[in-house]
Amino acid sequence: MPPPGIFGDWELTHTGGTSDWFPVEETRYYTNAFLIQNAKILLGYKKRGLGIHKYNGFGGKVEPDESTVAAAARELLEEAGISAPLEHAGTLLFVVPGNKWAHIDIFRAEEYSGTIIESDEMRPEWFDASQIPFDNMWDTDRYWLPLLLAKHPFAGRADFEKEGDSYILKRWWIGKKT
Ligand SMILES: Nc1[nH]c(=O)nc2c1ncn2[C@H]1C[C@H](O)[C@@H](COP(=O)(O)OP(=O)(O)OP(=O)(O)O)O1
Repeated sequence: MPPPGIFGDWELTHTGGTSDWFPVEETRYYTNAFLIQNAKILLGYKKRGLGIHKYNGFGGKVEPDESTVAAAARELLEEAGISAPLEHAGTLLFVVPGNKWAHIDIFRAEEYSGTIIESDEMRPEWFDASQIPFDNMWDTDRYWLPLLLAKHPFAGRADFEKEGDSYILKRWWIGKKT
């Protein structure tokens, strides 16, 4: 059974951890976008804020009155300087006790227009799809990024606890569309 906050029919692919799922909080919406081309994936090295020094897709908060896909396109342009025909790939619930739940809609694209640039927030870098730097990414990305690469819709939840400046993964659940 999927954890609280994940709705619909999903087939479990990965789960683990021992703590209870953390309690319900208000939800805030975010986006995350990945570009895939010629068996390579474009990631950004985050230069500031939450997730600093990790590689990630490009994204951020959905503004009031903005659609999720419009937010994803805006963030991709702001953080990497490019536009792309984004397709929804999956959703991830990122939970830290005491914070709003982050509901992240994750997008993918295989083409783009414009020139990739470094922004104040992100330093873009292409990686071979077989050499994704999972050890330097959020801990559950290793479970769902292969589904994103395979174009298989997915949903997941990752509960972390903040210890000092680190986020420690406590419990996770990832499923793919049945
Ligand atoms: N790939 C990922 N895997 C994961 O497990 N959690 C992620 C994630 N990318 C982002 N998160 C979490 C961390 C954070 O709580 C939330 C939003 O992170 P972002 O880096 O997108 O947001 P920002 O705070 O930088 O937003 P903006 O200031 O609007 O750019 O989602």
